[in-house]
Amino acid sequence: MQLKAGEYLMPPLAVLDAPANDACACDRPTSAKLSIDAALARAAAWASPVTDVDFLPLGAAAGRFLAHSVRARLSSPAFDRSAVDGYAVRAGAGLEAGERLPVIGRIAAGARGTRLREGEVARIFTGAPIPPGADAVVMQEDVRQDGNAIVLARPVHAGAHIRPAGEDVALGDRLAEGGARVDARLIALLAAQGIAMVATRRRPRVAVLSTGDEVAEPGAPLGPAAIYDANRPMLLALLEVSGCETVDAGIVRDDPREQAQRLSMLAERCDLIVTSGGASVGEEDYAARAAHLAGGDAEPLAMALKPGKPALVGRIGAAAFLGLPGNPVSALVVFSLLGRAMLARLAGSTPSPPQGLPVPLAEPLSRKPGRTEFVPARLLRENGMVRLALLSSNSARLQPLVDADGFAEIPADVAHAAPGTPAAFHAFAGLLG
Ligand SMILES: Nc1nc2c(c(=O)[nH]1)N[C@H]1C(S)=C(S)[C@@H](COP(=O)(O)OP(=O)(O)OC[C@H]3O[C@@H](n4cnc5c(N)ncnc54)[C@H](O)[C@@H]3O)O[C@H]1N2
Ligand code: MOO
Repeated sequence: MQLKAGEYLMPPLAVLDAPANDACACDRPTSAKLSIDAALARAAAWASPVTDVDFLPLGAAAGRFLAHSVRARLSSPAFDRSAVDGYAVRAGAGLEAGERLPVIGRIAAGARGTRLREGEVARIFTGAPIPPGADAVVMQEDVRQDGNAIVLARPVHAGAHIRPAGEDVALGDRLAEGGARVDARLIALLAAQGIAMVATRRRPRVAVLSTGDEVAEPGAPLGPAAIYDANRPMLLALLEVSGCETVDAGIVRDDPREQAQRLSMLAERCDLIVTSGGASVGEEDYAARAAHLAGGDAEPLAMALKPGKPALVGRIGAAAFLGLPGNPVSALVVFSLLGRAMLARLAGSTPSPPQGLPVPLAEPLSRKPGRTEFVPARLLRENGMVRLALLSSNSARLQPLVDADGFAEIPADVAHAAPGTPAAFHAFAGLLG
């Protein structure tokens, strides 16, 4: 497929139905190149929602997921209030510029005013309740002081500068669904309702295990032909910010029995086990065998994805299992897709593919089609325009990831795209974390 400027590179918006949690070996897909949406659904099917509930003070609930939907117990605001510093007036059918109106009272935020009669006004401050008899507020910038009265500089209409009771939420409104992530916005909304404690799901307990004879612990001496473990620290950090309780399961050698033993132990106390390495087809790739030896299931997913073609999803005992490819960028991409889908399911919400935002490409694109590709990309800001520059990268290189602002997602069927073609951009940094 050849795209021109103005044509879209965005994948269609898709929400995956929460798959029935009855995945078994008999309904495994056999296709060698699975679509990303199909792979997400397969992955999610192996995970079960965490049902334990922690009842927490609101401040301790950040990063958790709501156990149930929450309804408004108050209309908010609970009373009509002023949006500005000024004067509460009775506008009725409207007041003309030049009208002179006596000031009969003063209402600060937290105080209550007395009833206004026709032609009277009260000094009022932002957030203070509108007194009975008033139906508008005039900004202080729109009046002239004249002794103990004001003179209107502009006409005034009923309703001006009033935040009416219930304009944010009405009593009984649904504030958030069960499974919603508790972030700063939701904390503010719940706090504004006077809610001090909230029912959240227990944080999913997720173990991260690195595999490979060549993989060494950062800080330890590095032998010949060895590499330091980059995947486990990366995944532990990702899981922490995703609201999980993490279990650092260390590094295990390329020995299927040793790996199986470690997996069995972890399965007893975790909701999800994430391994990296050994997910591919070589005879030194043991992740699937180890999962089977541990009495579990490991379904290989050959995805139409670059990087991150090989991955395993399954279950060991009561724990869901995700076997990531060893190359760090592949591990990151596969975790961002399949791992995220599994975490969504553990949190009791419906998994959906990550949604990128369209940003025009800075340069022409030419590549071999066939796999959806996630390419580290930088946002360039020039002449008030934002463009996306794709960085030279491969599945083993970490520096381009750190130099990038996010991933550009190139759909599987695209071979060429002209500069200016919008591509789906997935930012690494979210405003609210
Ligand atoms: N004949 C084929 N070979 C490979 C294929 C294929 O389809 N046919 N796929 C390639 C792709 S794509 C990937 S991705 C890798 C995936 O391999 P594995 O998941 O089996 O992972 P390993 O072989 O164990 O490791 C790959 C690479 O990553 C390094 N690694 C491993 N663990 C870590 C870690 N914790 N931190 C940093 N780096 C790590 C490892 O040393 C290897 O260099 O397979 C291709 N081969
Ligand atoms: O897909 Mo591999 O994950 O290309 O390096």
